[in-house]
Amino acid sequence: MTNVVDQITGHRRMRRNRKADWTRRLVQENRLTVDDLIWPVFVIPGTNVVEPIPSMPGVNRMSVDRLVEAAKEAADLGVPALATFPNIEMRLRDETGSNSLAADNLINEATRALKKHVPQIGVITDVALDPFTSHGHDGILRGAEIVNDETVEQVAKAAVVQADAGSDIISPSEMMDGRIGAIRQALDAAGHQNVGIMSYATKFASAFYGPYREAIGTGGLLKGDKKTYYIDPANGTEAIRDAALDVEEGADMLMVKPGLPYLDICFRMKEAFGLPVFAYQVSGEYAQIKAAAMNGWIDGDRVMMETLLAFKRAGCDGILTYFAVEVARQLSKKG
Ligand SMILES: NCc1[nH]cc(CCC(=O)O)c1CC(=O)O
Repeated sequence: MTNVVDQITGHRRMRRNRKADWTRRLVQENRLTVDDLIWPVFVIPGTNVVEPIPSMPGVNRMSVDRLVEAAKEAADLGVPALATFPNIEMRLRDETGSNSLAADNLINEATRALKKHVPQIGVITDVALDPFTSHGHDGILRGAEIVNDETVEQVAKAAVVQADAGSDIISPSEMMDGRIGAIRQALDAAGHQNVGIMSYATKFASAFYGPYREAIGTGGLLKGDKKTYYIDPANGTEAIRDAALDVEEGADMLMVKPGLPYLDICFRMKEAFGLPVFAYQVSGEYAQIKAAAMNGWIDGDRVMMETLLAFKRAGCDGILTYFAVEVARQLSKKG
């Protein structure tokens, strides 16, 4: 006599492998390690300044000296790299984002200090113009248009200035056409053959960036939206075509942004190109988890770990996450 479940399952039982902690550990397909983490950080002018960001509890803007200290801790925990974002003084912001080309601007100052004091941690810098423009757009605004080619020329120059300061990986997030090829050419012409490019290959026109804009002070400045250059959240195939151009133009690594709502894109990018793929768990994703956890509605630590593991399952090689140091601390405790 076989019971009814055996008749239905034909004696195949999925729960056998789930029966104990040790079986679950044996069959676990994906793991999150400290090597998967890139830590995005916000830099402000001054010394000994640490400013909390209200919509991102636990995340601070830091002056360069304090950033160096924080980077030391991250490096000691084994975090491979940082991605730096500057909150530029308002008086330095203008229509064309000209401060992006200054060798001694805040972002380059941070890179120099990091490379000098914490050389073991990778420094990834963005060349988008939004921290430097008076209108908060990622490119140069002429009339009502974010002009493509002029912006590309400028971000390619900014990439060289950032590489001169010691940046290890240039990460362009402004989604102009042709930027990856132009940046590669400019870097090579300046002798920076070893500086890599992590393309924000698929960056969507998302509502999840709100807290970031507060963090770098562009929230109140931005006129209109970024829909003429970021990808429509409705479009997956277009995103893959956009990434394909970046691959042809010489990107070394690809990024998907935001993260969790776009896991299908992560999966498709990994399948399509086989290049290293990173997801950016953006400010709004972080804020959601923190806010719900602070209300006692979810277990914040477990949700944090689950989201990061989901990126690995979707095929990502790593994740840019504001949780990086928190996660690294927890992973190191587990040994
Ligand atoms: N170049 C813009 C830029 N660089 C980083 C983020 C978002 C990061 C985040 O939300 O965590 C954005 C998006 C935007 O403001 O439109």
